[in-house]
Amino acid sequence: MTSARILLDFFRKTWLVYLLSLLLHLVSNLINVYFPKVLGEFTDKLHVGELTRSLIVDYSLLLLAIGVGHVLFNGVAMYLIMHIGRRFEFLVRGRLFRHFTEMSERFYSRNGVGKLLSYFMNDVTAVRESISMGFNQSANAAMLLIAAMSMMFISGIPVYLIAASVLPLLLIPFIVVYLGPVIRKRSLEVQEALGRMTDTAEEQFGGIRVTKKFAVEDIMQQRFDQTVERIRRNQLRLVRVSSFFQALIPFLGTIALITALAFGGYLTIMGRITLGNFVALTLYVRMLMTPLQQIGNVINSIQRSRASLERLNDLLSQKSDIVESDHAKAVDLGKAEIRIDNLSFAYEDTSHQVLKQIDLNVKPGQTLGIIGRTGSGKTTLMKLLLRTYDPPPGTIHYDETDVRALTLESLRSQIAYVPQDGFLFSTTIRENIAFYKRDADLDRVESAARQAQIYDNIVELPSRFETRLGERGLTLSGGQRQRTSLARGLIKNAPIMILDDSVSAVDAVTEKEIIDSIQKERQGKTTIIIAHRISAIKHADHILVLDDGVIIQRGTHEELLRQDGLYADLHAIQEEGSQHGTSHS
Ligand SMILES: Nc1ncnc2c1ncn2[C@@H]1O[C@H](COP(=O)(O)OP(=O)(O)OP(=O)(O)O)[C@@H](O)[C@H]1O
Repeated sequence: MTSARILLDFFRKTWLVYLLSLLLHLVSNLINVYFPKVLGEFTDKLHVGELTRSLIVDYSLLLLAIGVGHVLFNGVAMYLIMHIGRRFEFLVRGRLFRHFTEMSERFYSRNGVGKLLSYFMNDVTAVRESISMGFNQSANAAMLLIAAMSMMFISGIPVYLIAASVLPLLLIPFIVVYLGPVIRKRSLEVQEALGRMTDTAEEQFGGIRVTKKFAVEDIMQQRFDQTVERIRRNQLRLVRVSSFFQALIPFLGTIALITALAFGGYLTIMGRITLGNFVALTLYVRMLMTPLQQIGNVINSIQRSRASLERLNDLLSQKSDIVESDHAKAVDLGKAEIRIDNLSFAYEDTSHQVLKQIDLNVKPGQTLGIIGRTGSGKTTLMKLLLRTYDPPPGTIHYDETDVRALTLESLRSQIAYVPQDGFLFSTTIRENIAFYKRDADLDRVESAARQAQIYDNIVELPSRFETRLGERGLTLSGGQRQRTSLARGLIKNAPIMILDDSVSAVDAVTEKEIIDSIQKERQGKTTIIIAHRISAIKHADHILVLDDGVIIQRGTHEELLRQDGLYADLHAIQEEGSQHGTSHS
């Protein structure tokens, strides 16, 4: 979908409303341009002494009727378009959101939250202003121009006088063509700077607690000031050119008025036009000045919104790099063996291989433990199993099916992935746990909470499972958050479960209870546990030791202990630590 399509699709649905509004603008201005004509006739009557009291009343009532008619038609014409502009915002924001949900993790690691928010806020609003307020003002100005010119002809004002008075206004299109692209380019820079500011602000508010603990408010302030300063510089560059542009348009209006006064005044003295026509002419030119000034604003805002439309275009034309193949099929992962063959992987834009020649088989129902230094590639391996990133073709299979040939729905609905710092939403604990299945019974939620050893903590909260979490679950401690997120994974009861360092923030006793309950509950189902503590994985059927992307050891706990290697070293260190802990306590 391109940005042109956003508007095209929208206009295709709404063109009738636009047409109706245009007609109403025309009618409203046809009524409006009677005003100078009536005043001109009034002046002529006054001039030749034909004005009577009853005529004064008649003229006053006529002018009142013109005023009321103009306001009524103009009001409805504007309302229709403003209304439809809001609808545009609603539709495009919905479309953007849908698009965002389709994008892969790579997209989100490249685009900050602030930048994405600015699409929703600044860009959509900028386009909406053009197609609603912008349309109203330009339709009004164009219809007024047409109506006023026609009325001047009808009133008998000579064509050459009209042409001379309106001529300066004809320069406007040339100015627009010349300055428009400059304004658009500078607007784009402003929008991008605004996006960066939202990004920085989002990050800084998110990390405000860290900032405060480290007492580095000044450094953060400086960083933010730099971002804001960039916006100011870009905005000033825009303001310089757009102010010049906006001032130029009314200046041309003033030239037109001076021409009408000088040339029209001369022709009146010479008796070539009536005094009434002269008054009407100057009023018409005056009448055109405000809408023309508005056209200046509109053109500015159209240039700005074109920049926004380009940004939306770019965004919406980006496709997710994780695409389901046309022949993708659903596989029952409950019975599937996970097979990894000679898998090597490097993230885009880096030459460093995060995983090197990984070979692995996990039979259905087995528990696999993975341990390894931080940064050794454990999470990356899981991301590839979940196809958050695409592994090279032919390297990961579920039974005979390449992971890339599986439907994304079947893959992700059958794997419960519990990350280290599970994000909790600002809603109730119950909804956070039953995230996958919002209508799950309370019994199911409670049982998952028990398995994750978080039940006792939850029932102590004021509204138990209905307690609402503050922003990002801040009312829970790190360990409680982790266990709530674990309960969210457990309730899914998926054929494959991946615990990615999901019990790192709990004490050793609780960890043992969690692991025991997982072992019991997940009998016959495949479970992969990544941990830094051997105690969390020692019961696994098979254990891998990863180091710098390479499997350096594999086997059961007992087998690995018999080998001389990292596993035995880690075990010795951790045992020593726990004995120290026990002897101190
Ligand atoms: N999106 C990414 N783009 C580029 N490099 C990445 C990305 N994610 C991770 N890496 C790099 O890949 C390497 C492995 O990271 P990974 O998260 O898989 O390690 P890990 O073993 O899970 O570490 P930990 O135990 O600390 O969680 C690291 O060097 C990391 O910097």
